[in-house]
Amino acid sequence: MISPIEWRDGKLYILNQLKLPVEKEYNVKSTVEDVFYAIKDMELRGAPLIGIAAAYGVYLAAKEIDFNNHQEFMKHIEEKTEYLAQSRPTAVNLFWALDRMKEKAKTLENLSLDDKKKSLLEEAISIHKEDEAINRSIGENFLKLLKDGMTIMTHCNAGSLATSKYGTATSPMYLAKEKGWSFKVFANETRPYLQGARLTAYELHHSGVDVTLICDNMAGSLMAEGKIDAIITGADRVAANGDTANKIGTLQLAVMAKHYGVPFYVAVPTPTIDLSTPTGKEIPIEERGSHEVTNWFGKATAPEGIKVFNPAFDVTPHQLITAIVTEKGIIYPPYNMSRGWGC
Ligand SMILES: CSC[C@H](O)[C@@H](O)C(=O)COP(=O)(O)O
Repeated sequence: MISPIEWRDGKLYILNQLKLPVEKEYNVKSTVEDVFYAIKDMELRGAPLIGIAAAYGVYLAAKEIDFNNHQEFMKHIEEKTEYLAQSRPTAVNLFWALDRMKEKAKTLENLSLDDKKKSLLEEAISIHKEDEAINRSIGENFLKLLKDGMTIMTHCNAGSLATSKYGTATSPMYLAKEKGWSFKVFANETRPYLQGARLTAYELHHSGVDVTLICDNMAGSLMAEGKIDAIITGADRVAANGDTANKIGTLQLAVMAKHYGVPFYVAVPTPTIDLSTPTGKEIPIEERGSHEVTNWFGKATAPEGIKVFNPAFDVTPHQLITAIVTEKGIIYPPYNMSRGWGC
């Protein structure tokens, strides 16, 4: 499995996903600004990975401090967490990780400056490591819903490249392979940014999973022909009522899945559940630049000056979701996320 982020020899390495699948290049990020732009410009992406990177970003911000006045220390941390929070709006894992780092910083009042920095690094490393364990548990829980020989469709990249390891939606695929099961996977290319083609197809193929790439508009015909046993996607934010924001195009898959009787599952680490957002209507949806729709590899694919609408995510209403699988267990409708997360 390809690792998208590494803390090694005192440095933060990030895989430049903008260059995949052609080139595998890791860049060192040394400042909080480096991390901000890596998230904003999508050098790294995917809800859990954005949270992990942001946590290291807070440590890098603390590293700049050369005084030990706790009030001033907290002021700096708060400024930098607010700054990092502006990098992308939809994936709640970003805000979750920033809050966790801020809460940790508050507890460090009586430590030396060096120990404060060390503790924040340890907290970022814990967030990173916990994510791996969470994803593995999501996969284990998912295998209770799936059977050897199934054909699964997935959308966007909720794979190892969007997390620390295993991915969320792809975790059952990797775990099934470990068990000797054979799944066939259809990965949707995921216009306009092609995360499905550039990332999901790349990482599954690289790991020896039987993956077939399709364009997004081919998904319906596969479902109509009865060729899909289940759809599994990730999520960028789950509201308290179970409405789920994920990569644009997820909603139409869920609608088609309902029509054709295909189970539609969402793989979710609990930090992606946002009880402070009551329904999907309140989830902020990022709108990205028109060039993602009108150009590819520097070539125009649409007339110059055309009007473009480019929302990066859509919200699937909870009524269309068969089950939400977390590291704690499986949640079935009716969804009330404040009641528990599948324990
Ligand atoms: C791994 S959880 C779900 C994901 O965050 C994913 O499917 C997704 O929508 C990623 O969007 P991106 O815009 O590439 O950050």
